[in-house]
Amino acid sequence: MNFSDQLRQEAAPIFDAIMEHPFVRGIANGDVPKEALIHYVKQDFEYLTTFCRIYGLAISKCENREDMIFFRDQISFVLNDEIHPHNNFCEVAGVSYEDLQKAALAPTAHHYTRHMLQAATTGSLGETLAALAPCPWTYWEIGRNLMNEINPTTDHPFYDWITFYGDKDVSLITETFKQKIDACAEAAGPAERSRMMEHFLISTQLEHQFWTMAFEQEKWPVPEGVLK
Ligand SMILES: Cc1ncc(CN)c(N)n1
Repeated sequence: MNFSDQLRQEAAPIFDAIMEHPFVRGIANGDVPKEALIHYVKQDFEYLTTFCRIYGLAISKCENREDMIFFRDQISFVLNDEIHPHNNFCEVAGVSYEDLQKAALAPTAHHYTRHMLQAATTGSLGETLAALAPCPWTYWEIGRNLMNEINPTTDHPFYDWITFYGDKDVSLITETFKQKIDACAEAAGPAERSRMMEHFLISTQLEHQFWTMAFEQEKWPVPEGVLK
């Protein structure tokens, strides 16, 4: 079995729980509380900014130009394309995207970004890929499953979001992540493979927790100063 298949197998209960998450079910039903959409976009804007920085760290670990081009293209995808699903949430919530930028990271978003930064700062390219992969992988599965389940028409409030993540572009990004993870795992020893597994599982857990953070509008226990 490929290492990426082993990752998916170990993480299966977390993937299943993400599909059943009330925020994700709300996307399917076209009914997510406005406050949850706003909190999500505020946090995700900052999360994705950090994601681009981590792609920069990943580039510094690449040993060939093909890998560098992949990460460069992913930075462009985040900066130029992933604004569309954010805009969809903003339109449904009736707020301006610009007004939701520059928020302080809530505890879960802080934890998740620091987890990935730690993997990318101290680990190999394989460890970095394993920590980053649940980001495209879980969204691709949500998009694909919702396309199959409800096959939304243009009058569905989250048509743009679902069709964006259920599209072949996100499928291809996920497939490329898997191939690169498999190549790194083949060259890695057991200790590195074990770290890759741990990074992947923690990031998948934090994907689930990120939906909860937005749904419950998680804040710091004493939200003062720059942490408001
Ligand atoms: C937290 C999170 N995870 C994944 C994605 C999809 N790239 C996202 N926008 N935000």
